[in-house]
Amino acid sequence: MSAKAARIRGFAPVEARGLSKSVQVRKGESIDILKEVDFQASWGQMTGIVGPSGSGKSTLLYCLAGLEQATGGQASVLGQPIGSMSRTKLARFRREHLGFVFQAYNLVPTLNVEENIALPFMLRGKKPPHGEIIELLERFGLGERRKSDVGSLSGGEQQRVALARVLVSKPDVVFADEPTGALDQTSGRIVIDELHRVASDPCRAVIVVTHANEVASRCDRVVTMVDGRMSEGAGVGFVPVQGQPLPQAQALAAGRGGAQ
Ligand SMILES: Nc1ncnc2c1ncn2[C@@H]1O[C@H](COP(=O)(O)OP(=O)(O)OP(=O)(O)O)[C@@H](O)[C@H]1O
Repeated sequence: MSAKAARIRGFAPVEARGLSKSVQVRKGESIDILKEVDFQASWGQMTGIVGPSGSGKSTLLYCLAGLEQATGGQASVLGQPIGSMSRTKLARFRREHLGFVFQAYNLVPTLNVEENIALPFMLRGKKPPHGEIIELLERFGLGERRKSDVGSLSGGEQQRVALARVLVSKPDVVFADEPTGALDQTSGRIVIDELHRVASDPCRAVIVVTHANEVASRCDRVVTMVDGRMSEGAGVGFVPVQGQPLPQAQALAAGRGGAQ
């Protein structure tokens, strides 16, 4: 089902009900990383997931994107139960609908910038959309670096290439795990502007895990994880990012409007 059809039929882009994940750390001993998390993203919005280190943000994101298996509850993307798809169906579904921006850039060091971005198409035996790749690179301030080895780029430039590689496939839902974690201000702004641009499409959605106030403040809605749970009043309470509440969250808590 296309994103447009899913939207028309009333499905959320991403939804989780009672999502839990336990891992066995020693024989007879397991820890609960996610504890019955309910979550819903909205079409045309960038949803931020914030919270203290170790609270389960990345694990939640990975389970929502079908990169990790939850051990309880259910996650669905475009109305499809992502946790119970066969490996083949999941791989196809992710390829057709989802994009994931990892903290580590995961670029192929032996390929240049343009080749890295074209790689997903090459692997599928499809012709890469050269015009779009060049347009993306220009917008990302990398027009001059098209033919450069990715190893010669700064971390910020590499993250922009990684984002371009995700976006060139036009995924319906983009998941991003700390996409500005180690970036300089310029790269961070480009990355966030681009994610924002994706989320401004009413048939797409972005979910971003972040510690950065600058990122959280650009989100349409922010939810908070604390100790494996979605904290009380998620999205309307104070957000413990570097101890500072977000203006948007304060406004919502005070009933002064804002995106829900
Ligand atoms: N496979 C695993 N085995 C054991 N513990 C794990 C596993 N995966 C995650 N954890 C633990 O679960 C907790 C949540 O991890 P997660 O990476 O989701 O947190 P986070 O909120 O994203 O943290 P950070 O902000 O530091 O990236 C952490 O204490 C982590 O060590």
